[in-house]
Amino acid sequence: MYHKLQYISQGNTIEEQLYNIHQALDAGCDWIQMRFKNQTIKDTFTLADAVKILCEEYLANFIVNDNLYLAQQVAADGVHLGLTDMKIKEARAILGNTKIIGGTANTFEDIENHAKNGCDYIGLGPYRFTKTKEKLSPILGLSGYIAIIEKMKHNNLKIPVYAIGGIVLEDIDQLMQTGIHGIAVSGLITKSENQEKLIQQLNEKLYANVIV
Ligand SMILES: Cc1ncc(COP(=O)(O)OP(=O)(O)O)c(N)n1
Ligand SMILES: Cc1ncsc1CCOP(=O)(O)O
Ligand SMILES: [Mg+2]
Repeated sequence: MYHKLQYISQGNTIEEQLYNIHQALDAGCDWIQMRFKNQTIKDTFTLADAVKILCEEYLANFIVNDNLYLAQQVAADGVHLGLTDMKIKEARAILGNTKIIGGTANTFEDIENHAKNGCDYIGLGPYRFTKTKEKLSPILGLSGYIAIIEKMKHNNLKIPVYAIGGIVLEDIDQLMQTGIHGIAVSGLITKSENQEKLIQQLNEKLYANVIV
């Protein structure tokens, strides 16, 4: 089973990114997506090499945002691709079946296409407005998740769905009741003053109904 909490990294420099990722790992995150936008190839590779080592040390999953070739180069666990990034089908053909491929969705049809093309998990959002990402797709709100997940159930479409976009602790109970698998968060963890407590609280809610 995939972990239920994904941390999406933040930071405008290699140092900021590494600090934030290190903090998240120390606090108990075991799934890191490295998201480092509008940077030079050299800096992006330098960061990815360092994140790979950190994630290995902490036994965390390491997913690279946007760039499949970078994910391949640093032997990451996988790549996350958005609706305007490389197509999931092409990525699957290049990566084979051993790597994780995540895809962004804003509609039921996006999820259907991704699943058909070999995607492993879906980042469905945005849940609400967030400053973390520019050019947001239409906001789904709770009602959007309820409608999309119900349609998935009706069509027997099974793929882990992560809610994303401005999510806070208080959203989780309602979101999990829709039938999503987990959440992907960036600002919430990066800006928290007590990350360890927060991650414990998040995981308690996310895993509340999991029977081990
Ligand atoms: C888990 C997860 N879901 C969605 C996204 C957004 O991806 P994308 O739409 O490509 O936007 P950018 O993150 O590239 O700005 C994500 N990164 N992770
Ligand atoms: C990458 C991304 N895609 C949709 S919303 C979002 C940002 C998530 O970050 P935050 O949890 O800070 O809103
Ligand atoms: Mg992208």
